[in-house]
Amino acid sequence: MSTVSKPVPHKFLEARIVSQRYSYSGNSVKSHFFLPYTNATTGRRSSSRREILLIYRGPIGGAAVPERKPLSVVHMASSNVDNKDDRISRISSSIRVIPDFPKPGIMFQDITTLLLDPKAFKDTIDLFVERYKDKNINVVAGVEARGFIFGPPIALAIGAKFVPMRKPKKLPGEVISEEYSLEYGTDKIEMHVGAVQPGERAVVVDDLIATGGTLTAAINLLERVGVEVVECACVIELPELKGRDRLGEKQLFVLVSST
Ligand SMILES: O=P(O)(O)OC[C@H]1O[C@H](OP(=O)(O)OP(=O)(O)O)[C@H](O)[C@@H]1O
Ligand SMILES: Nc1ncnc2[nH]cnc12
Repeated sequence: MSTVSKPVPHKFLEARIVSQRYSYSGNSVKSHFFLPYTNATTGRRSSSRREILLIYRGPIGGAAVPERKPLSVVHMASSNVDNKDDRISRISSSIRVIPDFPKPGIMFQDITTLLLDPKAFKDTIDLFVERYKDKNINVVAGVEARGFIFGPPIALAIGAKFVPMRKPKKLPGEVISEEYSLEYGTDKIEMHVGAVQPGERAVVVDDLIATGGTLTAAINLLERVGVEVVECACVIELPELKGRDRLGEKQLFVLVSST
C-alpha cells in the first residue's frame, strides 16, 4: 500500500526524478523523491527541488517484516518481568527491523532506534537493574559491540565492574580468547587476563541472542578462569534460532522475543 502525502500537480508527474532517498521508521519505509521545480509558464528549471514522499507499510524488499511481540508469560518463566509491564511494549516497538541486512534473508533487529528513545532506553536498563541489583553480582561482562551499550549502565547501577569482551586484536594486554559461530559467519572474542577473579559472580549482557554462539563463547571464557556465570541477559531473543537450547542449563533473561 502506498500513500502520497500531498497531491502532485500534473506538471511534476512529467518531471524527471533528480534524486531519491529512503528512511525507515518501525515497519514502514518512506521514499523521498526529489523533482526539479519547473516554472509552468517559462518552462525554466529552478535550482530548488520539490520533495514527494511515498510511505510504504508492511512487506519490504519482498520479505515480510516479522511481528515482534512482548515476551509471553511462557517465555518469561525464568524472569520476573511482569508481561503486562508497559515498559516492555515500549521497548519492543522502539526496535526497528531492517530486512536483508547485512545480507539477504537476515531480518536485522536494530537497537539504535531504541537508543533514540530515552524512555525506552532507561526502561531497558531499569528492568535489568531490577533483576540483578540484589544478586551479589561482581562482574557485568558485555560483548562487543552492542553489549558495550547496555552493560556499563547496568554495572554502574548495581555496583559491579564492567568487563569488555572484545573482537580479536583490540585489547592491548594479555588475553584469553574463544572462537564461535554466528547466524552470518564466525568470530572470536577476547578478554584481558586478570580482569576477573576465580569465584566472582557474573552476568553476561548483549543486545540479542540468535544462535547463542556469542553468549556461549562469553560463558566459556569466564568459566575457564573460574568465574560463576549466574545468567545471560539480552534485550531481544530470536527463538527460531534456538540459541537458548545452546546455552543448556544456563539461565537466559530476555525482554522481547522476535518471531
Ligand atoms: O547469538 P549469536 O548467533 O551469536 O548472535 C548474536 C550476536 O550477533 C550480534 O553481534 P555481531 O556479531 O553482529 O557483532 P556487532 O555487535 O559487532 O555488530 C549481536 O549483537 C550478538 O552479539
Ligand atoms: N537478526 C539479527 N539482528 C541483529 N543482530 C543480529 N545478530 C545475529 N543475528 C542478528
